[in-house]
Amino acid sequence: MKIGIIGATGYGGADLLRLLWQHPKVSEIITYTSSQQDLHIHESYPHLISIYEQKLEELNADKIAEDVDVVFLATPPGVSSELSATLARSGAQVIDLSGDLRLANPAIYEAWYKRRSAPVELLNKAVYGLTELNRDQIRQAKIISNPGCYPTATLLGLAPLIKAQLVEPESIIIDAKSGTSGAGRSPSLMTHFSEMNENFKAYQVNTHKHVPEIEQVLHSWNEQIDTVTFQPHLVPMVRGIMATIYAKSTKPLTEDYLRKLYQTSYQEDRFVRIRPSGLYPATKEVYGSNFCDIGITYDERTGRITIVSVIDNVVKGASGQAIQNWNVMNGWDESTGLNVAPTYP
Ligand SMILES: NC(=O)C1=CN([C@@H]2O[C@H](COP(=O)(O)OP(=O)(O)OC[C@H]3O[C@@H](n4cnc5c(N)ncnc54)[C@H](OP(=O)(O)O)[C@@H]3O)[C@@H](O)[C@H]2O)C=CC1
Ligand SMILES: CC(=O)N[C@@H](CCC(=O)OP(=O)(O)O)C(=O)O
Repeated sequence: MKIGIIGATGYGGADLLRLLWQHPKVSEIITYTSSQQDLHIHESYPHLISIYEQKLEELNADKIAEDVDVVFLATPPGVSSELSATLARSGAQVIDLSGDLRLANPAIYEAWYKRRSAPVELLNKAVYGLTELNRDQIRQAKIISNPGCYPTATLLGLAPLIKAQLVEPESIIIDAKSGTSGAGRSPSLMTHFSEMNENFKAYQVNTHKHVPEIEQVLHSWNEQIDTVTFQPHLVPMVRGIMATIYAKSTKPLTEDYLRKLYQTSYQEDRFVRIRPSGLYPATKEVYGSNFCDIGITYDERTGRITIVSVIDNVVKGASGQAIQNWNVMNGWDESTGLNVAPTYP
């Protein structure tokens, strides 16, 4: 298939290029830019020399739609709400890595993103691509809205518990930490080396745009869940997200029961790995890979469950899950092109 990547010069786009290099269904990749038409992709990313050396192409949605079979959008908010309808009209598959098409209710999008929502008709066509939980819909989809990085770690960490109605609906607290690549390639005060190195900070307290995304999905699994507390932090590393999740159980449990629930829930899922008792995953253990690793325990003293869920934000949180969804859309083995072991140390 011919692939188009819009936003190829960003971190999500670069990681799509890395992973698609060894995807057997790819015949050609066209990389588009909105601002760097004079550049070749390897001039922006020297690590791609001799792998990809094509010129960046001008962004023109009508033309892109004619030229490729699938378009990945790894672009800032506002871009895919403008382009996706035109792209999809042509018959191309569309996979959006941004948050533009994730929230079903335009008013909620506008309240949290502080910008205009995509039209409702487009939102209705987009399928939420949390692959492990939504395969049947993804198989039928033409437009995928790829989940956010924090929601991916959080929702995979919570799904078995919520579906089994094992947590008090008002009790969920998600304490999450991310590396700086989550903020994209453009430098900012927040990710500036001197600001971030040897530092650890909370940001967007109670206002992060992933709050409504997490709540929307949890509510669809259990109507009693309306709100969660979600708090992101920035830590001085490049890749990785850890979501440590706390919730009060609805009844006394054992850790053994919980572990069996998770193992059974994810037994068919190549990319979710459950840690044995007493072991909790670290971000380095999924670095560069499409895995989501989960550790779980139960505190009999407090009646609380603790879940530790880690992903590589750029892979399972963006490019890897996007390719996983593309595989499912086309009926290919879900792990095609994604059998990359974590880089360690
Ligand atoms: N980084 C991460 O870990 C994750 C990111 N995401 C989401 O994926 C998307 C991409 O993220 P990321 O790669 O980190 O971001 P970057 O900032 O690194 O890259 C975004 C790219 O979008 C392109 N772009 C900017 N403005 C426009 C425009 N108006 N029209 C078309 N293209 C434009 C730019 O390329 P050019 O100027 O060449 O056009 C740029 O290279 C974002 O929505 C982000 O929130 C989701 C999950 C995880
Ligand atoms: C460290 C850092 O800044 N992380 C980003 C994660 C963004 C992301 O994944 O955003 P989308 O929902 O647009 O896909 C943030 O908190 O905004």
